[in-house]
Amino acid sequence: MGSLPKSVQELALQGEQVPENFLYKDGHGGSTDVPVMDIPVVDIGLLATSAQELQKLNSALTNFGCFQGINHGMSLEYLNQVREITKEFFHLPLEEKQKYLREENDIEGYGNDMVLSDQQKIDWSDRLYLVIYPEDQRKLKHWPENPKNFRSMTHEYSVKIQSISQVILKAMARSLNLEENCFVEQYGKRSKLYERFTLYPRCPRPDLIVGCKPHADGSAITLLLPDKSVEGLQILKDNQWFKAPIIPEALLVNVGDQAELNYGGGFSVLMQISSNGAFKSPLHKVLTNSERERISLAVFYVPEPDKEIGPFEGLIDESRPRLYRPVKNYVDIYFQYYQQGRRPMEASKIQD
Ligand SMILES: O=C(O)CCC(=O)C(=O)O
Ligand SMILES: [Fe+2]
Repeated sequence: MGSLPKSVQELALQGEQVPENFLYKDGHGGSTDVPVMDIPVVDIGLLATSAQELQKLNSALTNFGCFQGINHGMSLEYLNQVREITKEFFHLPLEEKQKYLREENDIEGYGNDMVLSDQQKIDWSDRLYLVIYPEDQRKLKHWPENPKNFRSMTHEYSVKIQSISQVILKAMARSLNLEENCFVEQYGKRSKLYERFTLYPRCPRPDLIVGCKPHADGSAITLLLPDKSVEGLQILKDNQWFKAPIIPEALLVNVGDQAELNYGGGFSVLMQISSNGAFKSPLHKVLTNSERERISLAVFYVPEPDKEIGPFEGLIDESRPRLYRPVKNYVDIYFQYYQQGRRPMEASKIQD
């Protein structure tokens, strides 16, 4: 594996000898001394029946671009089991994990941050990235056979997350007075679900090194299972960074953008386009920590690549003019823009 970069877990064992391309000079790694964000808590079980809960969802996505979803049907005990199996995988010997190694220009598999340019900073994290749906696109060679229950857990968790994502997408549509299936239909029957397991090892210089660089996710929505006790996620609002508080039993749901600087989905721009800017796609990042490692599990719901994504007519009128042109193959657009150092969202924005 000579040409492959070392895993961050290996680098973490080398103390302060961190390669240059991880370092944000001048203390720009970020500060933990920021206020806590009061992210609205939404009861997912009530979305189908309560107008008040639907209003809460709408206001969370309009003002924050994210919410903490509780009462989603998975117990804390179950979520902790999922977290434990994820941790067990990352604690396997390196040779074992390398069986699932991603190829240099592929996002799927085990590895660290994808390097797309010489100027790019590299994230202090190791990842396992899997396509879950459509089921016929699963590449089992990247699915760990060890720990023993990893595959069954991943399958079971995805079935649950898939159904929760449908409930949320329908509620989002209804909260905008749209037909409830409109997002689901626009994103297509063969929309994709990516799962990203991430380990952020302890880091020798949290002041100079970032776990996950500022980005907005390339998904329509992202459902994030954060670490149950280690903080690190920060979200930008009104040009100010805030800490995301931990609610161990909640899924943090956010609206995506394809401006992800790494790859993959997240707090999402496509939903910003479909909703004609009503729902915001927040920038977020993950800081590192010298005391404790952190894990998270993000599921990105990404539209079918060939589907044209544009604002719904029902959201356009004289007071709310069309803000975005329809886009297709957003992932490709993302990469072109990325190379030019621009935000891919610009491709769709109508200039004023
Ligand atoms: O680890 C986290 O809390 C967030 C990770 C993230 O933003 C992503 O995977 O897109
Ligand atoms: Fe993200």
